[in-house]
Amino acid sequence: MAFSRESALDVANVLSESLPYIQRYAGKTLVIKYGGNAMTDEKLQAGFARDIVLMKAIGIHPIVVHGGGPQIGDMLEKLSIESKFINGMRVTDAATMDVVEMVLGGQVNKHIVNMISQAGGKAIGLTGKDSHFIQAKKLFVKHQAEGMSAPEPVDIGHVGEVASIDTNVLKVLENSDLIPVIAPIGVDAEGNSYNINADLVAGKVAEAVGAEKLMLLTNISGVQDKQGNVLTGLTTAQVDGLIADGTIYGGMLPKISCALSAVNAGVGSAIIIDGRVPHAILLEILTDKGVGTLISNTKAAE
Ligand SMILES: Nc1ncnc2c1ncn2[C@@H]1O[C@H](COP(=O)(O)OP(=O)(O)O)[C@@H](O)[C@H]1O
Ligand SMILES: CC(=O)N[C@@H](CCC(=O)OP(=O)(O)O)C(=O)O
Repeated sequence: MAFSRESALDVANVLSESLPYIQRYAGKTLVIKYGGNAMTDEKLQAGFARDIVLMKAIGIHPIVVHGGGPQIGDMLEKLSIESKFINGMRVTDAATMDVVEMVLGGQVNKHIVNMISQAGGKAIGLTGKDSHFIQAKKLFVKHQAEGMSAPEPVDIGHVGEVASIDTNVLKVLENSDLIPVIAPIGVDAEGNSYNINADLVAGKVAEAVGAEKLMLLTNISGVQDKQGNVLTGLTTAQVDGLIADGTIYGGMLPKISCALSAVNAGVGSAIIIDGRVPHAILLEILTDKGVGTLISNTKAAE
């Protein structure tokens, strides 16, 4: 790209101003959750891949965890299998699990790996089955159906939560020029596959590697109040209230709960940002113009 002398100077100024931010994050691990709803636009995907490559080039260690809910939904529809969610979790029978594994581990994961390669980086795609690094256990969601006096645990099939993360493989990659791209599929000791919400995997990966920051890219400008205003900062107590009165529901529930759990377990900060904004990641880490909802460590704040 050819710049005029003035605009070249602007570029140089911007780069110079980002120095303190680069120094702050160089050598640190950042976990980026790339939501299925934020990755539907080709141009944005290319920008995302480029931002990840840039992070690695300036000495940050990015770990990408991706979703793919809409992509799974599309494939299920093609196969005439019904999609059903309870508390933001997909009800996953054996046939749905096969589709989840195919779409997340095959299609979506390799697409992101390919985009990063196109941007000049070296990505390596993993599911939790690789080196069995995401150990999962069955998740029962608490749900209050009509007529029930209190929420009860519901069996939603092959849906898991993270039991443990083996960080060995991630450490090997951190010390190389490879960027891990993780599909949220877990496995138990018997080799059974589990469909895990990608936010939950991102949060647990961030906790396990002691990440400096957890960034959750989604398809909305942040957590909003009932009037649609973005809540720029939230603590546990505020979140409890917003869930109780129904302001936070559906797909935002696992996002909020993994962000809270991560910061309370020592992750430096967790932020929910709008993945529809071009270069959302760079705006957040290399400028003071990042916007979204910052989830703070309430233990430290109290
Ligand atoms: N209080 C809230 N503020 C913003 N979004 C919310 C809120 N409560 C629920 N949501 C829903 O959560 C969605 C984000 O979750 P989801 O669709 O699962 O995203 P992703 O695919 O990025 O994981 C938003 O698009 C919105 O519909
Ligand atoms: C149990 C469960 O709900 N798993 C998710 C996994 C993908 C995901 O989390 O994708 P997004 O981040 O794009 O929503 C699902 O089947 O849709």
